[in-house]
Amino acid sequence: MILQDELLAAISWAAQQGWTPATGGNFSARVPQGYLVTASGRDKTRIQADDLLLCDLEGRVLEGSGKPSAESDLHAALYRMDEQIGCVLHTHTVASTVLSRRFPEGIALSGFEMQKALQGNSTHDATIHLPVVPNSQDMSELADHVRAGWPMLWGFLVAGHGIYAVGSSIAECRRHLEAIEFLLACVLEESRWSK
Ligand SMILES: CSCCC(=O)C(=O)COP(=O)(O)O
Ligand SMILES: [Zn+2]
Repeated sequence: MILQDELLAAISWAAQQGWTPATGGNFSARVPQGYLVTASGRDKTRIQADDLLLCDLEGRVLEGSGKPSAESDLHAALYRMDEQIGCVLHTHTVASTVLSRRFPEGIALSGFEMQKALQGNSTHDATIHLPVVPNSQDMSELADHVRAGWPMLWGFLVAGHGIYAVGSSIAECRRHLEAIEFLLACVLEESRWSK
């Protein structure tokens, strides 16, 4: 599958999960000239090729119409931060929004078999840390918070906002996004046990 189609398929998949309410979320993949990113304000359940813009690694639009995502500069910063990152998928889910507000210092995950879906993990019998960075409308401020917690191999949460998953390929990034969302849903469900 060509990369643009693979990115569009990933966006449609995320939207079908209900992870992009009210046009929330933005999505990108690295290409030789920079990265392809979703235009701002688009309904991700109806995403099409002309909803993608080509930007250079400074976030400047090279091709496409409309405005790039309001969070495009964060995608650019992530691609500049780590040349291994090939894809960035950002969603707004209930579990990530609620838990990132509840645990602004980050979320510890341990004992879940699903941890093995996150690159570099081969056992449930370990504690891994999912970082949470404070929300900001200033993408360079957000990027500074992310940089301070680097390396983030699979992604991070933005407080009260959502998940940013990263991966070396679109397929790996999809797996990371799905695993993070699953793990957060488990943590949210478990938090009801003590009530
Ligand atoms: C509608 S949710 C608020 C904006 C946001 O956080 C988001 O992910 C979508 O912004 P975009 O400019 O990429 O449409
Ligand atoms: Zn967002």
